[in-house]
Amino acid sequence: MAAPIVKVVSSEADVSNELCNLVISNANAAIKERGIFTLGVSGGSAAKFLCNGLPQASTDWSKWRVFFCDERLVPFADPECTYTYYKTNLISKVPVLEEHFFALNPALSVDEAAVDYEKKVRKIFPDGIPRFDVLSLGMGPDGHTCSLFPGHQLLKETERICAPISDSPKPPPQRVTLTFPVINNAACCVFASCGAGKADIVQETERICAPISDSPKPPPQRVTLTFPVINNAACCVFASCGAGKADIVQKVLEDKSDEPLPAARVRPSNGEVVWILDKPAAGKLQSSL
Ligand SMILES: O=C(O)[C@H](O)[C@@H](O)[C@H](O)[C@H](O)COP(=O)(O)O
Repeated sequence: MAAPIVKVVSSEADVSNELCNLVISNANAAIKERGIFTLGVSGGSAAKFLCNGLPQASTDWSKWRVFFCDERLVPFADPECTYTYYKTNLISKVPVLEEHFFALNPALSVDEAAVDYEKKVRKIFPDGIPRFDVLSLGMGPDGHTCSLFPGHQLLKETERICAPISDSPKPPPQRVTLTFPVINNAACCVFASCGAGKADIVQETERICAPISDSPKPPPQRVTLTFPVINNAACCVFASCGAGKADIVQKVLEDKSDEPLPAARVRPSNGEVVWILDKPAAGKLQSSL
């Protein structure tokens, strides 16, 4: 896999413009070459960027087929519904057919919704592992991407292309997510991250203290020592009690494999990974271009 491409830009507006320009140029190249463009979109700030910038695109929207890299299993009327965010802020503004944005069926259970969503993906990718032209990914301050969270069993999924999760540490708890076999078969995975709160996770090597502003464990705003400091200590001592900790203690003590963060596992075998960062999120990272 080629080394990640890192683009460091000055502002959040620049991150948004760079992300949209990449999506549009990949879309028009795919449409010219194969007559179709397949895109996976995420929630969070990536949704804001794409909905701000894509309505101005010069493209054949009839050739776009858009899926969700992950989606929350909530009613369409719920403000947490990523599909509804895109429907209000993008689909309603461009000449794309609503049925070409493939939504979850919120009336199903999370397990049924994952099976149903996989059938929708199969309408566009009938055989083999789906290969999306672009997956627009976000990264949480804990290093999660899609709804693939650090230490979660789903990181090891190798068969399913869509999987349910019902214990997401980032609310809401029930979601459906693409899995790594699909993510790592994409032609282009692009992360767009802003804000100092991401710098530590993006770099994860340089800083000794880092801010976090949306901790999945309340309260949201914290400052933390980072692993370069923790792993340089003469002695680290954990004190944990209760059966509820047994599984995770065993997992931590017995699992010696090097467990890269979910976002660090995005390594398409035949594709590129692009990181578009504003300066606060990049920390000391430089553009690789
Ligand atoms: O629906 C979701 O929750 C998102 O898909 C999620 O994976 C998001 O991309 C990250 O949490 C980063 O979100 P921010 O970019 O807003 O921090």
